[in-house]
Amino acid sequence: MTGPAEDTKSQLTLLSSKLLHQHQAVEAALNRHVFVWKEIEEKSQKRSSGISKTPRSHIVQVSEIVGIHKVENEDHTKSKWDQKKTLQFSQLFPNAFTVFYVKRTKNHQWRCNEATFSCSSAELCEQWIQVTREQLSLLTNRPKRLLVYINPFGGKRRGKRIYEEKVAPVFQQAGISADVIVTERANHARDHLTTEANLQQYDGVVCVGGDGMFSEILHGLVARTQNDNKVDQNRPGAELKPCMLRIGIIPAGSTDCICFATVGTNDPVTSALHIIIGDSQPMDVCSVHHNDVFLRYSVSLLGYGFYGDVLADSEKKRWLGPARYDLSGVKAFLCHNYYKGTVSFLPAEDNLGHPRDKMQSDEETVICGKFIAINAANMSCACPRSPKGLSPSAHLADGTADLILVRKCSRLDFFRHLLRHTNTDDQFDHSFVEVHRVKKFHFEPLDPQPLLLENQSELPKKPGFCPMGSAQTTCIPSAAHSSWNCDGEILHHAAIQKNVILKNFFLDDKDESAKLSTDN
Ligand SMILES: CCCCCCCCCCCCC/C=C/[C@@H](O)[C@H](COP(=O)(O)O)NC(=O)CCCCC
Ligand SMILES: Nc1ncnc2c1ncn2[C@@H]1O[C@H](COP(=O)(O)OP(=O)(O)O)[C@@H](O)[C@H]1O
Ligand SMILES: [Ca+2]
Repeated sequence: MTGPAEDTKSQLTLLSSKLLHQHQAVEAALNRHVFVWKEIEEKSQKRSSGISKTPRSHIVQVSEIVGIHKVENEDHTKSKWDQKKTLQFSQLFPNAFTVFYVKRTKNHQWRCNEATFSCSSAELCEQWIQVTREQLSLLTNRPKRLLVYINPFGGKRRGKRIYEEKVAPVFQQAGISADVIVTERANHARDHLTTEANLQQYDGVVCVGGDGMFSEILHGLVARTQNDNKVDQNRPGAELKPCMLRIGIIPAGSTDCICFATVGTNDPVTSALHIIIGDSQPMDVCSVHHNDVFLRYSVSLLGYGFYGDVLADSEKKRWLGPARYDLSGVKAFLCHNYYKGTVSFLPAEDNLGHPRDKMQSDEETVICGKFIAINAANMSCACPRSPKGLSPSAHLADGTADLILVRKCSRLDFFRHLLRHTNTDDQFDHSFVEVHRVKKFHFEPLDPQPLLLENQSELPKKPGFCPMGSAQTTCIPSAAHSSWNCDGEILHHAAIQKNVILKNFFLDDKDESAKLSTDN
């Protein structure tokens, strides 16, 4: 909150002068919050044309200024054609500066716009640059030094190019320095963060990849913070220490649901701009355990049955890129497997804003049945395939997850349910679907699962073990158990407990960078 004195101070004009913008005289002014420029209608112009036009004015929030730079004779970052234009311009107007700023376009997409102004003297030009930079340096939530991890094999394998062509140039305009590591193997980023990286030199970590890559970085940062503070994250009930670094996501994976659900779009430039201006968005992180042994953290979807089967099959088709999910999705749909088991959960106390829960109490609720899918959504899980997500009203950072139970139903009914994820119809409005807002849940398959070895990548295929379901004879042979899809990574332990443990994990506002707050 600011008082009247503070308000007046913040509205004080820091700099104001007559400048030239696009061959038009403008009155430009800067205060602590905004940079404005307004066309000046010259009297002679008005008289000669006889028409009085309303002078146009522009306003840019200081918090959304990416950077300000002098127009130089040479700019090697530009194309040959642009370099020639810049040279001509700087010869005509030697004392010019360019302001780069955020421009909101449609569908939550942001672009970096630029406006160039010519000054009457070199001193005035320097003054504009210096005063504006001083204001930007007061914005303490902005990162200056970033550690960037690129997964070169995520999504369509374009991570490196996306970073170099779309992100690095905007970071440079913002004066951000970045140390870039292109990963060489799975878990490279996680291990580097856990044991090697000198985190003190950075203001944030950037992940270029999909949800799997985000998950690696999250695991690395959480593990490193616990190690540094001598906390054993594997100890049941361990009180975790919050991480001091935020994570920014540049979407370059296959689903990128963590980015889409928080920013509203999967667009690398939009994400880069959110990171630059220091946006942050808290989010929940759940811990997943098997027999009280910690397995993984989850931030988006933890899904058993349908989404577990889709993922397990899709991993064999990685060469197809993101299209692997479509093929495996059709396959899992045709298989129409269901799994018997018991789900127990602790409902969230505050049920405000929840669309369908009827029976809420503080006691544990137990549901036995045959399930096609058991999905726990920590966030909406919106993505381009499902723009409103698995659970459209799931909240970010409220310490709860939405538990969606899809019971055994006909193929046609399941198809109707799936289809509703792609349109505006309510996907929960089916007799075989229920949704609960929960603080924790537990799943126990009906038949005990054979003992799994650590890091086992394939389920043991026992003769006579086949999925229950109408298509079992024509379907891929698998086990009576599905596996868990944990943010796109496979967990083979069927029985799990999940706790929403860390309440305030930050991801950039309507978007990306993440950190743990001190009050989880
Ligand atoms: C008849 C039309 C049916 C269309 C059904 C669409 C339903 C889509 C729901 C999507 C939920 C996505 C939840 C996101 C999970 C991601 O964390 C995970 C990993 O992401 P990434 O590492 O970036 O690849 N993605 C998936 O598990 C893919 C699920 C695709 C299911 C078709
Ligand atoms: N250099 C690498 N080589 C192989 N796998 C990697 C590499 N870097 C990261 N990974 C792993 O790739 C997997 C998929 O990454 P992700 O970014 O989620 O892409 P996608 O969205 O396409 O699944 C993750 O499990 C991650 O740990
Ligand atoms: Ca993945």
